Amino acid sequence: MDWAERYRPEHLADILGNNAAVRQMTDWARNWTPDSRPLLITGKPGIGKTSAALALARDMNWEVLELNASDARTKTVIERVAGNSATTTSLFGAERKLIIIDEADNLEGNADRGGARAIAEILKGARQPVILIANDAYGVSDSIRKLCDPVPFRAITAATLEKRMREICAKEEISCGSDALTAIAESSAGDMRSAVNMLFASATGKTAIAADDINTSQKDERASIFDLVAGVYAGAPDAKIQKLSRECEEKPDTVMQWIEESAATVANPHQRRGAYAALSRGDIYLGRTMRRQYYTLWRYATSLMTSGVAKEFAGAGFRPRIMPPSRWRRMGTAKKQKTVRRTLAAKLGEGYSIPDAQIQKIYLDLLSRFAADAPLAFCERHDLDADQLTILLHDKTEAAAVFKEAQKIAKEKETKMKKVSAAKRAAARKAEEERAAELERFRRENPPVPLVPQPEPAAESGTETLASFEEEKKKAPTQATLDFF
Ligand SMILES: Nc1ncnc2c1ncn2[C@@H]1O[C@H](COP(=O)(O)OP(=O)(O)OP(=O)(O)O)[C@@H](O)[C@H]1O
Repeated sequence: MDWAERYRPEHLADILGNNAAVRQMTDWARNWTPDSRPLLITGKPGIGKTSAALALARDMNWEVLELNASDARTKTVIERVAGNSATTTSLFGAERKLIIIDEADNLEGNADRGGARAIAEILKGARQPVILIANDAYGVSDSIRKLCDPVPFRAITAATLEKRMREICAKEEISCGSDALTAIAESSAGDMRSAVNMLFASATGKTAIAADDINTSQKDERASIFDLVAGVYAGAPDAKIQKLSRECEEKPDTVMQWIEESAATVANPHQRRGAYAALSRGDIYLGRTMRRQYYTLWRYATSLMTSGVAKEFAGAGFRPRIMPPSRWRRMGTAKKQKTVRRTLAAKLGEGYSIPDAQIQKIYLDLLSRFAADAPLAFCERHDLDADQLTILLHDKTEAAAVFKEAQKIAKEKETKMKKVSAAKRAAARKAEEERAAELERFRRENPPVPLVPQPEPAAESGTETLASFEEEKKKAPTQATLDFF
């Protein structure tokens, strides 16, 4: 096991730095009710976001369900896994189940509006605590961000990094010079995972580490697209831009879309024109790369779109608003439209016993007219939602109003049914109580007849005594036997 994993903090008290954030998490967990808002933990990689969420669950004795937003992309999977878990009780008897959704900023990046929407729905209806984790708050869709309480995590100070590494060295019985630890702490830039990994790589096969042994190749250099775009618009020097661009894992066409998105926010028209000119030249090279399948050209495309744009901002850079490309949002909308049409066809197909494909190809116009004639009845009959109704009515506002009315009627019906069944239950309970009272009264008025024959009352027999009655009783079986024969 690598040291980063071996020395993952188990309890919140073991998380180094970020004291305010840790306190906020503890308070949230202690006072958690189903009405509490989810937490959105943000911060750069390797500073303890995931560890803090896991440690919190351990401290609270909560079960954990970890989801990776980018793995479980489809709406269905996210809804099935987190939706159910969010509302069901624990299998193993722990009081709560903490749902951790990692990479929450990756949903928009994957143009997965369905996923973002599904998560927003889960957050609204969640009956269990939820923590979302993201590197950049801006990457998280607005609908999700609005529902959460932000918990920003900051980079860890070099002194804290050094302290932690010293503890690890003591446990691993390795001696490590202060200069070596300082060198690691400095090149880790506040990233604890990176520092621990570097220490591990440097210490492998040794019992002592000096500054010369430091192996910085293990540094977790995951420069994000945010660093690159920020560097470009800050007008960073060529060498830095090239370095960020090499470290960034996005493909050149994706990088281009990100840079282009921020170009629109450049206030100075000369700089804006220059940025678009560089981007368009980069685009030409991207096109050539694809047409000729000659990937050497990629590097020219990348240089033009990054260093080319950065040149416009040299000495006059600014911090742009970095946003995911809007075309992803548009693609997401188109994808959503398709899904709505498909689900509409499925509902109508079922209602009219016609294959879904034929509904889409042939009958949609005709059914639109039916819907326009009696929108409310149509909506109720086929159990449509506002999006599906919009396709039939071609009017979003009207569709929303009809859907709202249908929901109101459905709710009234449900309330009425609940009242009726409550009344029925009460009547049944009352009848049962009356039956029980009747039975009790009957029992009281008709006590059970004793099995043993009773003596004649003394007043009536006059001369008979209890002794003579006992005598009779003893004889009785004999007589019965004799009678029998
Ligand atoms: N604050 C911290 N205190 C102690 N150890 C830490 C801390 N932050 C990170 N570490 C170490 O780094 C490792 C990775 O931390 P963690 O997975 O929590 O980072 P993260 O912020 O969630 O990163 P990412 O965004 O990449 O998922 C841990 O296993 C632990 O060894």
